[in-house]
Amino acid sequence: MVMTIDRGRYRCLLLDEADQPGPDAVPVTAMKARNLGRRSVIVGDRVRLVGDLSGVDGSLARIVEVTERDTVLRRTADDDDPYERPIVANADQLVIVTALADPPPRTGMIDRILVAGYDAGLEPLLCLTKADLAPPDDLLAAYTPLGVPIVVSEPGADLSALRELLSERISVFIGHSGVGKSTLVNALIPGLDRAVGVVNEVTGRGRHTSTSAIALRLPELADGEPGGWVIDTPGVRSFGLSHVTPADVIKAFPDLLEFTADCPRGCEHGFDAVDCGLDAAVQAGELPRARVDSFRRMVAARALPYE
Ligand SMILES: Nc1nc2c(ncn2[C@@H]2O[C@H](COP(=O)(O)OP(=O)(O)OP(=O)(O)O)[C@@H](O)[C@H]2O)c(=O)[nH]1
Ligand SMILES: [Zn+2]
Repeated sequence: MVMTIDRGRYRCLLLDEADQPGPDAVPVTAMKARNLGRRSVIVGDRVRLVGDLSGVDGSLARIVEVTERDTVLRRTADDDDPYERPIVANADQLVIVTALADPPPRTGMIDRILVAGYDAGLEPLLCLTKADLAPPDDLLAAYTPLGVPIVVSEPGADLSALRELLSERISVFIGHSGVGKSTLVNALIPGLDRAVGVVNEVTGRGRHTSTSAIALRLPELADGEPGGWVIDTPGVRSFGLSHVTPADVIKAFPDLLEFTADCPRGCEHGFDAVDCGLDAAVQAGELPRARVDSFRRMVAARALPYE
C-alpha cells in the first residue's frame, strides 16, 4: 500500500493476505519501474514491488504493477481546469472536517466535497470540530436530511463514536486549513505528533504545495477490532468539480434516482428543473421535500463557481 509520496519516491507498507500490515512491517521506499510509463501511482494504491524490500535506509524497491482501484477520489484544481487530479485510491469513506467557528463553516465547500465523494463512491462522514466555540445546530439541520452521519468534537471530547465509524475502513480526511484536522488525527493516533497550526504554503493560484496525502494506521479498538486507516490530506482551499456531471451526483442517491426515469431529456433535477420527476414525487408524498432540497443543494454546489 502506498502510504505517501515525496519527490518521485513512494513510501509503501507491505500488507499480508488480510490486507493488514504484519507486526514487523517496515516502510519500503520505491520508485516507479519503467514499464509503468506515465501511469499514475497515488496514495492508497496497492502495488507490486520487486527488488530490495528490506526497507533499510538507502534501499530502493521498484513498483512494477498497480492493482485495479476500487475507488478514486479526484478533484480538479479549479472549475476551468478540465484536468482531473486523482488524490487518493481505494478509500471507502470521506471524512469532511469542518470547524464550527474559526474558520467559520462554508456549506458551499462541504457540499462540493460531498459531491466529489458521492461521485467517487465514498461514504461521507461529517466531522464538526471546535464545538466549544459555536453550536452545531445549523449544520446538523442542513446535513441530517441527506443521511450524512455527523460527529461533533471539541478539545478533550470522547472520540469513541468516531473511532467506531473509522474502524476497519479506509477514511480520507479532507478539510480547509485550520479546521483542526491535525489536532483530530493526533488525538486519534497517540504518539503521532502531526504538525498543528502550520499553514500550508501556496505556490500559486489555487495550487497547493506538493505535500502529499499520507496514510496512517489507527490503533486497534478496545475489543481488538482493527482501527482502520486515516488518509490525511493537505488543507484544501477549493474543490474543483468540472469532472462531475449531475448524472454522477444522482447515482449516489438510489432512492431519488428511481423517480427520475420520466424526467425530460437532459434534466439536471436541480431547483430550477421543469417537469422534474422529483417534484412529482414530492407532490405525491413519495419523497420528503427536505431530502430533495438537500440533494438539489448538491447539484447547485456542483455548478457554483469554484471557491
Ligand atoms: N477551540 C478549539 N480550537 C481547536 C480545536 N481543534 C483544533 N483547534 C486549534 O485550531 C488550530 C488549527 O488546528 P490544526 O489541527 O493545525 O488544523 P488543521 O486543519 O490541521 O490545519 P492545517 O494543518 O493548516 O491543514 C490550532 O491552533 C488548534 O489548537 C477545537 O476543537 N477547539
Ligand atoms: Zn429531473
